[in-house]
Amino acid sequence: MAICTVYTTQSLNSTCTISTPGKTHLGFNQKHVVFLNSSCGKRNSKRGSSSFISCSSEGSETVVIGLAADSGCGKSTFMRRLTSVFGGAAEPPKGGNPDSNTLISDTTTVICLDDYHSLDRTGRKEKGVTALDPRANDFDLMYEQVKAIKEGIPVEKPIYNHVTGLLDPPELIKPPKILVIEGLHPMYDQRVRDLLDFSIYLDISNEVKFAWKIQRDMAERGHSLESIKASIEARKPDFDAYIDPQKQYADAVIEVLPTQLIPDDNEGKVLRVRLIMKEGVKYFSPVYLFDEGSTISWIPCGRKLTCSYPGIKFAYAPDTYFGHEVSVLEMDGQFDRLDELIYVESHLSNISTKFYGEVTQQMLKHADFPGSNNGTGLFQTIVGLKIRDLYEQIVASKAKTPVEAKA
Ligand SMILES: Nc1ncnc2c1ncn2[C@@H]1O[C@H](COP(=O)(O)OP(=O)(O)OP(=O)(O)O)[C@@H](O)[C@H]1O
Ligand SMILES: O=C(CO)[C@H](O)[C@H](O)COP(=O)(O)O
Repeated sequence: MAICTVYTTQSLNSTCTISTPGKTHLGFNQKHVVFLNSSCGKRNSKRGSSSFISCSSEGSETVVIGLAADSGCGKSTFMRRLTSVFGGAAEPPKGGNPDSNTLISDTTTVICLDDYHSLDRTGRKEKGVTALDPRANDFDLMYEQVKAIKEGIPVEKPIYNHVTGLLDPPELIKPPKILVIEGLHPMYDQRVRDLLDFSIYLDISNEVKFAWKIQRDMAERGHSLESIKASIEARKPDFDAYIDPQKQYADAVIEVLPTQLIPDDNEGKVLRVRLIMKEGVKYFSPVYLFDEGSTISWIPCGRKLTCSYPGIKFAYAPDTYFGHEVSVLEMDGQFDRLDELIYVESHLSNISTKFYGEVTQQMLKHADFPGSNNGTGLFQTIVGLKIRDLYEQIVASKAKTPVEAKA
């Protein structure tokens, strides 16, 4: 009886079987495994030549999600909602750089693409480029490292230190179940884009971006109104050239606009939020209101939903977006009582909840997060649930369909 050592490039916890007809079929779940087989040939006795071994890599290949938005547009808030859907808290790597931008939870690792700035703050100043300019970012390294993580290989990722403006020594990133790459350019480079299992763009209109910046940078960071205006203006050409065009590639876009319920509103407090969902995306079925594919306008205010001025209006319709067929769900206005959201939730379908009222429960749990009383919080929560569903479907499909171990 021969003893064969089988090496596969699959990660630990892959489930592998020998599938050549006539040979003993064995299941194993280790990267390197020794097994007994009366007829194992040369091909399986040296590293990498495992052509007759098939492995289903349940839980072993990382699902990669991209989240793009300009700075100050709600990425961190969205990430907190997403991580919460999977349970457990997200924290910076233990014992690592206190200025790390990474957040790790049981299921997810969120890395910030600012870490791929190739020019530090001084370098950008000297060259006269902004952080939004592709020349200030290392897309080759971004691609190589995201690809490696997706394949189950740990990487030493650089850290951009927002406190000092310098590039710090790298940190180790181990492959998680779900990797979220968030930042300015997750969909800019086609190679990186092709690695994404799902992508989201937060499209915050200029008026709203300005209102949020004022709220945060004036109230919390002591910046003047003039300096906030100047910073938005200075970023705008590069934002238009390099960041905004990425929305055409997104599977879901959350568009945030001033309300249409108050004529000429420019306060940016009441919001009209549109969830634009691409049709035909694998493992993703768009949410709908009442009747899939119909055009609906719904004012739910009345006996079941308390609405003060200016009220709440929902809309749902098919549309096209950059030449793609999409479904658009829209909410204008804000909730007075968050617990009454259950009434709205019960009229939405395909929301990928695991139990009745899960959206409402998530929203109530994070009632203190920005946007919890309007469509930003609602749609971020729903997209979080859709990502959980997508992840579970990908895992299930891999468990069902064995893939041949790579040489
Ligand atoms: N849905 C929302 N409704 C109202 N304000 C919001 C919302 N989302 C974010 N904000 C405002 O924008 C600020 C920035 O949000 P957040 O930190 O989530 O954005 P970010 O994109 O991660 O920012 P940065 O890239 O600068 O770290 C918040 O402090 C808040 O003032
Ligand atoms: O657009 C940004 C992404 O968050 C930042 O402006 C960029 O990362 C540069 O950071 P800093 O201003 O801290 O040097």
